[in-house]
Amino acid sequence: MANVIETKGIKKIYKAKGIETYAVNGVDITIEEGEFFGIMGPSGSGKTTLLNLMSTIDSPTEGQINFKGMDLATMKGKKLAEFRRKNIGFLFQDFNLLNNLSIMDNIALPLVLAGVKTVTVKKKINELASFFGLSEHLYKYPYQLSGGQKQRVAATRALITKPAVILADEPTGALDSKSASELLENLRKTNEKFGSTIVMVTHDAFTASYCDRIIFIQDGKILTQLKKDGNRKNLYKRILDQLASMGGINHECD
Ligand SMILES: Nc1ncnc2c1ncn2[C@@H]1O[C@H](COP(=O)(O)OP(=O)(O)OP(=O)(O)O)[C@@H](O)[C@H]1O
Repeated sequence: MANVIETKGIKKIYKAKGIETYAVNGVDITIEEGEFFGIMGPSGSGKTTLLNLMSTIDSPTEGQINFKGMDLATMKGKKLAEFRRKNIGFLFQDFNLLNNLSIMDNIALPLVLAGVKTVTVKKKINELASFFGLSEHLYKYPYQLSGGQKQRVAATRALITKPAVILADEPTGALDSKSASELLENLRKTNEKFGSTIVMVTHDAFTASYCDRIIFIQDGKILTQLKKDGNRKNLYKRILDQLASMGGINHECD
């Protein structure tokens, strides 16, 4: 499998009032095409900063990030924005849907921005909406949907351009456990059916148990990693053990 994201010795140092914070402190990661990759760690350990560096939203103070073999530091401004639009789909805890647009128009947005023809847009949306169980909701507005449905809309929008990577920051954070399971099942199926690479930050062991591989970070450094070996429940238990050894809190098992 080809590497999609490769980080080499990346650091992100924030400076405020003479104090330096090493939010990310020397991280080397290689994420392969088609991986469902998780990032876990305590609050303030650098998870979001690391995701923002991979997503080109932020740039490292030191080190190199290659995305599909391209050094991100060589791209700036419009070129970088276009690269991001073509290659990365985003999924956030709070859905980030536009309330005054229908579900259809929310999902269409990345395709419209890319100049795709209306007929093609509709065809693509109908296919993916059916996959995510959203066909009957396309002409509704976000306020008419539940949190779980809204997050499935956000996932459909993130996937509609077939990006190289989906970056998800706490995608189940605002969902009840049933909606969280539904979303994760959908992400898992997307990963298996379309070979989508997914990088997901989460503090939740159940959510992380859907990943193929999880890194645990502490103080901006990789402490260890776990790989799926057997079924999801087995991984879930190993994640809980790892969190416990890091002083974490146990979460409910399904
Ligand atoms: N813009 C910033 N300026 C200064 N310090 C920052 C900035 N962003 C993050 N930090 C600091 O960097 C460290 C890592 O933050 P980050 O948000 O990446 O952690 P996290 O693991 O995602 O935390 P959480 O789980 O609470 O969201 C923290 O100490 C945080 O206070």
